Amino acid sequence: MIKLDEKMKGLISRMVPLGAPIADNEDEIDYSFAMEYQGPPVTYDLPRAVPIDIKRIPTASVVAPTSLSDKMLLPVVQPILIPDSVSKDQLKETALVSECVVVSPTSVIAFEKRVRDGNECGLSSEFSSLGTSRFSNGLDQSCELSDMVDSSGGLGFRDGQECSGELSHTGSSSDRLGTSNCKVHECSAVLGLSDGHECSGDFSHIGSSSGTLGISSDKGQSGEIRSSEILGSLEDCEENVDFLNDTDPQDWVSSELSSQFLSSAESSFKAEDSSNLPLTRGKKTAIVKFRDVKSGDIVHEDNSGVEPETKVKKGLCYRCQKGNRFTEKEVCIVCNAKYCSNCVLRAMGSMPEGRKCVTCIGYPVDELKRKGLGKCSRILKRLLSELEIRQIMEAEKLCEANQLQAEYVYVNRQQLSQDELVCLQSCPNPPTKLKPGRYWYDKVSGLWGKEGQKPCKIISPHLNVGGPIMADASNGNTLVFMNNREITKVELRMFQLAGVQCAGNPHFWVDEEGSYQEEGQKNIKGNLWSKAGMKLVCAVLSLPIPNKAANFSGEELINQVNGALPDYRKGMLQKLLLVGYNGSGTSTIFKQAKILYKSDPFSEEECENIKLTIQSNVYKYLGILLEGRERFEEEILKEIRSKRLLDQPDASGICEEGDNKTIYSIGTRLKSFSDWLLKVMVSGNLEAIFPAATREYAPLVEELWKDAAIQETFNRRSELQTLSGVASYFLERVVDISMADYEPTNTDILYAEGLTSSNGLACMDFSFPLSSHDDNIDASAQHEQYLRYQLIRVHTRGLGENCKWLEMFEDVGMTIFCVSLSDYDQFCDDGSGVLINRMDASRRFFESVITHPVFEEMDFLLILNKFDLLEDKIERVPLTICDWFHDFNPVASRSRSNSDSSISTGAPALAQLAFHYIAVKFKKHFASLTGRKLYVSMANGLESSSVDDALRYSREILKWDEERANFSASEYSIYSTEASNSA
Ligand SMILES: Nc1nc2c(ncn2[C@@H]2O[C@H](COP(=O)(O)OP(=O)(O)OP(=O)(O)O)[C@@H](O)[C@H]2O)c(=O)[nH]1
Ligand SMILES: [Ca+2]
Repeated sequence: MIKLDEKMKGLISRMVPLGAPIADNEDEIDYSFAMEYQGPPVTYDLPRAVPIDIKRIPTASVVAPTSLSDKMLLPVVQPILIPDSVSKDQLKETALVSECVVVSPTSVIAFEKRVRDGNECGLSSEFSSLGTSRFSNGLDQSCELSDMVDSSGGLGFRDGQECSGELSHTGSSSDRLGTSNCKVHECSAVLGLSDGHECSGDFSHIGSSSGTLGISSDKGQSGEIRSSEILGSLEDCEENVDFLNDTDPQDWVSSELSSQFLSSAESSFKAEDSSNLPLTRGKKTAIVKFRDVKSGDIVHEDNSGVEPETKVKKGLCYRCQKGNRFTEKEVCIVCNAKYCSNCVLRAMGSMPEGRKCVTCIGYPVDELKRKGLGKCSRILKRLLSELEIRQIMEAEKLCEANQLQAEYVYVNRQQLSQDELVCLQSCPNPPTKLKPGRYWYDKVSGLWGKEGQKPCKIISPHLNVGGPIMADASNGNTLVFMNNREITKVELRMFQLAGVQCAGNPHFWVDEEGSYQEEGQKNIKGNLWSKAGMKLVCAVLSLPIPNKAANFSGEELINQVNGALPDYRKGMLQKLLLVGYNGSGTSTIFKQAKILYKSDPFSEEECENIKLTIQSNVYKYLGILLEGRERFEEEILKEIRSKRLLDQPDASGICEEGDNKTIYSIGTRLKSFSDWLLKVMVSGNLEAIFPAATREYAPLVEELWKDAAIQETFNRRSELQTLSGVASYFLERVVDISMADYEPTNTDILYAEGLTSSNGLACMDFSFPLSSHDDNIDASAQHEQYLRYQLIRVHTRGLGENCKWLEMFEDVGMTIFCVSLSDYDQFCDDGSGVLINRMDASRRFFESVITHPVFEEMDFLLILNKFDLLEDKIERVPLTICDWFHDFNPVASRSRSNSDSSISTGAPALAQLAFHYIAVKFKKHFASLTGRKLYVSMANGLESSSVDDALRYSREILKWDEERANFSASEYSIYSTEASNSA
């Protein structure tokens, strides 16, 4: 047998009250330091080991060497370094210090604990696996757990060899005490073979007079012994079974030991305070839960504001003390301790409750981190397999210790009881992602929201939770009431957009179905949720609608996608707001997005409406042509007349035969059709008559289009101011389009004008499909295809004066602002009859959006659209025609960029230079007004790939943003919990 070393002696001396007296001359002990007790009978209960049934011990088989790939991560157990300042005496005192290792308590050997009652914990439980584990740190510290129980029934290490192995298993329990060294370890090595779940409980028993040995394990983890090699040692077990069998079941730990344990625990806390041992955790989370025997209450240090006790320098790994703030780190969801990728698995073990230091297992999560529960980080993705990640994330979300506690939830200003919380969470339609906080609940309609805020969900009605609703629950100031609550501005807006009469400060009663009536009136006025456009309005205003009504286009896809989504991604929706000055191309981009990202972009009903719109548009274009034809004809006739007056007989453009016939003349049949059409257009009834009349007039349309005079007019279309750019696209297909069986193609829809809804709102949910760029993506990147986005397009007129309705969009993640590059030489009415440059008008609108108070923190992506038109135009019309662009100097920039450019493919095109110039103009302007960075993307709204690129860019920005936020928030929160509260 191996000679006991200094450390072991230290251990033994601490164990005296339990085991046999130690021989007088300690030096003579060669082995077997725990001996049968032969002293006088003791008055207190002795701890007992309950026999185990050897047949029921499952053993882990030897891991086949081939299955251990090189990549597999084995936990490396590193000895704790002792600072030079620690003297040898101290060393003795703090025996074992150098061997204390911190490993997952669960990944190596797992026991299943069977707690019989509050005071006892037997060892009789099945050993899930038992054996020698070998840690791959080269030291080959072996551990034989069975050796820890001596035949005497006392405790001891029968075989003193490499006891560090045993200790390693207790890393959790000892670390829980917030110290990585000294005596606590000795005891806990023996006492606290604890697990992740009930550890605090075990300690509390130890604290109580009848102390119990807590050998426990991590539920459900026994099968998953990652990273350690288990060598079954059944024989070892058998050796020990005898004594286990003939030991009287008795408590294992005496009260004396308990008290000693406690006092050593205390002293070790003190030791930690003063000393600066390298492995001190640097956190107060040492939160030991001691159960107060009398009250049964859990007494523990408050971990709500966990702050590092020993301040770990910002950016350093809490374990190895290396790295800097840019080193990627994983954060403990309880205490905020951060570990680098080298240490995280050692510090967190097999993570039975998710990302917690092994010492934090069993403790409630830091509520600030609740929303991140179940969301895997990149660092873990790199270290663990997908299956492991899934299990860990699942546990992180679902394990009991991480669940919300009732006393933190208030509903209608009343603290919830556990029963109420259960009632709330188990109802058919519970609040999503309930967090600690104060909520209001309208039991009649089921509306649910945070105190002082608009509703965020409709949950099951009539639940018996919380108090009665307060009028000021949502802090509304509209004088309009709904079920005794004054509604918010956004809700009022919703009512207005849905056409509900809100004049005279009405008080509505709205039931769970959405039926509403005014107070004091008998009849039901209608149903809120079945009103046309309501779903869209609610989606856009981020107001809840009942689940069953939520099937507007897009929702199906979401559900579809949700089915394929990993749980933790469900329900996350990033909103993108798309705005721009009139005609900048926002609806084109919106349609493009629909076509790009939806398998079925337009419903049958939508297609029918689109068809009608296109058909009446085409008549409008025809009308404009006919108008132009008349004008051109008149011009020529005038010319002829004046030439005749001057007696010039062969004036051009006059056909030989007839007097008044020009190339712009049409026959009488077409003339009467033309007259009628123009009359209808002037009267403004075009929409009313068409496309009902389409079928009837289709043959005439064909005749008209083929007529030479019309074709002549069409050739001069650039002179027709009111004819839009896309008119020729449709006019060239006018014959097909005017047919009754015409079905618009996606391109038709894309080019079609006037498809926006009456309130100027459009909204779609989507996710970015994997693109061809994403060829070499790993599994984690594949998840991104399930991230959900919502694109909301609002027309400028939907924003009201001074963009007052922008505040409805406070929860969007990013605003995409669209500017037409071809606007620089165009003019428009500034609203008061004054003509202004359209680029200036666009810029003014841009200013009012970016400076809106609700967008203070908003990311902006500027899409400079219609690049194709800029290319067309810039050679003809100088950019400097727009005052704002007066200093555009393409020659200078061209030569400069040439000399800089490593690619000598010639000068960048003028349009390219203009784009860069305009982008910089906007960026500078943005920075001067907001102090932030503007992202810019170029686009051609009519080209799908270009819109795809721009929108994917917005996704990238959001992603960076999120990562940045995570990073800085976690860096920050170690030092200031308050600050992160308000963030
Ligand atoms: N050539 C070209 N035309 C575009 C581009 N983007 C949009 N258009 C056209 O420009 C016109 C205006 O685009 P819309 O998408 O309707 O613009 P909008 O922002 O919705 O305009 P409003 O509804 O007036 O606010 C349409 O005829 C589009 O077809 C583009 O990149 N290039
Ligand atoms: Ca942001």
